[in-house]
Amino acid sequence: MKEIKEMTLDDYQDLKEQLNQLAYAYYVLDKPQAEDAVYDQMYRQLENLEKIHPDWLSPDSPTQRIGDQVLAGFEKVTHLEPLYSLANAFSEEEVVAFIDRVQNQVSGPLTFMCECKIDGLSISLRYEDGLFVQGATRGDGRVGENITSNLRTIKALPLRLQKPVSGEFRGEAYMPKAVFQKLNESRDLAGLAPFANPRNAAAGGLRQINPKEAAKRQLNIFMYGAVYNEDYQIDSQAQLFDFLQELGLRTNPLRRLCHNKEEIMAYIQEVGQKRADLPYEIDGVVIKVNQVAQQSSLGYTVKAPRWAIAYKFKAQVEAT
Ligand SMILES: NC(=O)c1cc2c(N)ncc(C(N)=O)c2s1
Repeated sequence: MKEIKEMTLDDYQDLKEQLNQLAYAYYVLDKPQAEDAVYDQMYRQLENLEKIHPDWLSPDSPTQRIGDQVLAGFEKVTHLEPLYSLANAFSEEEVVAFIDRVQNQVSGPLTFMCECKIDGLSISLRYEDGLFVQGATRGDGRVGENITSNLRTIKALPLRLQKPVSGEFRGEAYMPKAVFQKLNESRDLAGLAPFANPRNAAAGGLRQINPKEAAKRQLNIFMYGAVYNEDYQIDSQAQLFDFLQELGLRTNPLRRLCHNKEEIMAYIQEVGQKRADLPYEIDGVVIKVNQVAQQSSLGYTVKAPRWAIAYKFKAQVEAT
């Protein structure tokens, strides 16, 4: 490794890229590629370089995740396209009714992408030429709040995509169960009331006006949607997940392409059994018509797609 003073702008870019790649492997793929001590040493080197050459600093540097600007409040943001909500099903019969209704309305073979319904907060991330430029809460579906500085603190959120793509991507921000556990223990020690559930703690985290406080909530994300544009050439929800992963966005692996009612019911049963042991809270399963052309032909009601439904699990009784 060169002496700091001899390092060039190219060396800086390489070091920054290496650190972003290590963070991607660790936080997005859950596959650490280097010891923490190695990462920390490289990170300190990047910080020193940025101190010597402040003009080299770029917004996708990992040192730029936690800003020191405390916001006065949150600006309103109008989403490129509304974030829809989901119709709910509370019984398997209602799921069957959804499948039958869809079956009667679309032509051609019908497959469904089944996904975990993460018990967090819907977010919308905007990237321009690959650079993360804005993140917002769902709000009323059309207008949300600008929480960019808080979302930047989420380590799994890429500050630059692996491809120079511009667009808006949707997902869920959530607090992992283990983080929730530790947070409530420390609140208890500090004589503070515990959070009722990880969703509330995550909501509080995203609404911090000081990003340093938001960072302490150690939130995570699962991405599952996008505002489509034809450049992406995506024909199905399955292909969307491939695309999101290609871009370096974190997706939930517990999803399954189902070809009929039996497979959908089997998925619901399996996820129901795994639920208590998942490292994140879920409150159901989202069943989506997989083909985008069929989604378009089914369209939307006033507030929800006709091509998807959320099957809700019974509220989980916390093991005391
Ligand atoms: N409100 C919505 O449209 C959604 C909400 C959620 C959620 N909380 N978790 C996962 C998904 C998903 N995999 O699509 C969706 S979609």
